[in-house]
Amino acid sequence: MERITARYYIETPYAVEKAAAVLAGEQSSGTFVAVPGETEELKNQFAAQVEHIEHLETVSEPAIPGASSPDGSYRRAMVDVSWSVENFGHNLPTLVSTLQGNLYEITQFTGLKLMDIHFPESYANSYRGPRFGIDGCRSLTGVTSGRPLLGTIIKPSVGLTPAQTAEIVDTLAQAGIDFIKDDELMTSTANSRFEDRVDAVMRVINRHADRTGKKVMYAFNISDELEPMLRKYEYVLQAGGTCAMISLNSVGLTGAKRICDLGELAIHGHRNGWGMLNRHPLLGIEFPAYQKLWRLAGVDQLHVNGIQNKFWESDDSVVRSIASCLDPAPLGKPVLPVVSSGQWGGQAFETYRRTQTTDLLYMAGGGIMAHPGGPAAGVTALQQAWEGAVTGLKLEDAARQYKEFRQSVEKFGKLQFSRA
Ligand SMILES: O=C(O)[C@H](O)COP(=O)(O)O
Ligand SMILES: [Mg+2]
Repeated sequence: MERITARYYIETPYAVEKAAAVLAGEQSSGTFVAVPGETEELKNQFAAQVEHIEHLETVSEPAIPGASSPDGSYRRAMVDVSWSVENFGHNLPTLVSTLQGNLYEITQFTGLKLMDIHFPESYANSYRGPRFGIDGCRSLTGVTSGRPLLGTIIKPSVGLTPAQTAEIVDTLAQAGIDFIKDDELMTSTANSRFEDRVDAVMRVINRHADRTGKKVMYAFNISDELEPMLRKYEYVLQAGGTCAMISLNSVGLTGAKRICDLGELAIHGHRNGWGMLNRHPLLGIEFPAYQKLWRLAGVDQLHVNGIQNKFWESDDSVVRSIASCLDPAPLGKPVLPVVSSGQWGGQAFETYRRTQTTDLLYMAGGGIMAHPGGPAAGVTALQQAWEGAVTGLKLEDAARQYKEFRQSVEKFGKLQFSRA
């Protein structure tokens, strides 16, 4: 029978083998004590198995509190555990409860992080994955190849009226932007009812599309409870929109999959809350595992932060995340990495140098909106930055060559987000 394998980075005050066995027992047929009915036959079919242990360093302080070590040592290891798909079939919430459930609470661990998941072949037959992905988003925006899709986030994030939002969209569309989105804080506010904003924005986008043949992709934030979220999706579709955004950690896998299954709009997955899941080195989940779950749900675009971002995440981590989005496994379809957070174009050079890809949605919110020449000049500066990066210019050369990009460098180039 096919099995799902999960890799965990663990820390335990006890023997690694014993702690791993507790994890496997607790997360399948067992509990803290042998129970009647847990026969050998039942265990053979349903017990999780520890497949591999790689011992790592031993430390004298626990990574997270909650248990003390009898000998003052905390042992770290990489542990692979497998489950038969018979335990849950193709049920994403139960998969998550199994791979990411109570095991985080077991006292045998003073650290536990889900690093990666390996899915069996049958998953590729049961989940469509991203309906649009990279190619679909390129064709919806008319950005063939050779450069990333360039986008922005409407800022101020909340507070603008639909008319004000539409006015900015008009300027951005005129300047040749590919993608615009609501901020994750914005769905419906007292002064910007969702439907009114869709009407006002789509009037502008459709008008530009009729004139130029290029339809700007606007990701309307439909995040909500299920019924209103479905109604919002339909509203965007009827207005001629091509994309909807959801805050993944807020709507959950079930909500995300329900939305993605509709398959008519590209789905922009915002991962706000990521720090809560990942920031501690020995707690939570790593991006290679995280992105596979959302890819199974069918998300087309997924946030990865950005090089020299305004948050805590390191450039190495961002580069790894981009690579895991572009890896076609497990469903044979990559998801479009969304580079966003403190971007203004200057990071295009290092992003391209380190990833050698333009299969990105590269977004600058403040970096476009606060350009000294206004948002239109901000769009131009981003286009210039990527043209420079892809043609092999250095940032300084591009700044000499392009006026709008030079203004960005003058304004944003001094910003340094301090990180450990
Ligand atoms: O939702 C996002 O991606 C952020 O609001 C990014 O905004 P910034 O480009 O101004 O950092
Ligand atoms: Mg935001």
